[in-house]
Amino acid sequence: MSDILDTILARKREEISALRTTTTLASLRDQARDQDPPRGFCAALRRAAVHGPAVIAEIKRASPSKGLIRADFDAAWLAAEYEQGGAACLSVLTDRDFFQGGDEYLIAARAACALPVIRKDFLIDEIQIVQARAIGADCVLLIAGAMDAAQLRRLHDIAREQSLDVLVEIHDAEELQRVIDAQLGEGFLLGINNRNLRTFETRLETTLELLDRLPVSVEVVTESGIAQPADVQRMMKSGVRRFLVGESLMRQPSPATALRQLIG
Ligand SMILES: O=P(O)(O)OC[C@@H](O)[C@@H](O)c1c[nH]c2ccccc12
Repeated sequence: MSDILDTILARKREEISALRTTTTLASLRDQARDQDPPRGFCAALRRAAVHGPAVIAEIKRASPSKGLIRADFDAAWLAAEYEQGGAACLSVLTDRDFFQGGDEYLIAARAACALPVIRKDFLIDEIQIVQARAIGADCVLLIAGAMDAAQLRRLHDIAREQSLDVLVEIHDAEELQRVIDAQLGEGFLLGINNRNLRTFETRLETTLELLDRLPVSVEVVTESGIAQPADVQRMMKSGVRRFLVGESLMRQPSPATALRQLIG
């Protein structure tokens, strides 16, 4: 059965073929080398988590499950708002066809603030990882559900070679096992997506139920469906201090005010 994740991944394979006709891996490597060094995504989250909830605030214009989320969309302005509101890091959707994002938004957002930025996209090929660094990303997302353990390990290692931090995303125990099998060592962030990318069902219990099964040292980010201070408090009580939040901030006139209220 084909679902949205399969549809997106099929489109990504087309995008990757198209990318290879317009540029080369060698040229992207050169561009990556010319970038400012990464800003330290994991480190910024870790510093913020010492004092309270550490938030990766997401610049997300639209999504397959919600359609258009914010009509007045200015990535640079949103980045500055999130920084003022106390975000530790930014996430920028660069996928065009399903999230109405783009690389230009990542570039504009990063230029408008001092925060580290993750490229939020469906990355399944080396060329996309190198391209992420070439446009200035500090971190990349790797979705465990989109690949097997060997590929996860390969793409993780390529990202580390590019000095990128890595957020590995899972949403169930099977995907967690895949991450364990990939033997990524230390230093990656483990995102638990409360939204099932195949059905769109969103349950905060997804994070809480997987906590017991995690290796103790891992740095967990709870992702999706965080909308209220009570959601943040509930996670903090269970020891989860890192959050990825998009929609509930993007829908507010002032994302800065909304973020301050969310984290108290
Ligand atoms: O808008 P929300 O419910 O706060 O969720 C943000 C983020 O977790 C979500 O956008 C996300 C999590 N994993 C992804 C993978 C691809 C695209 C998007 C995502």
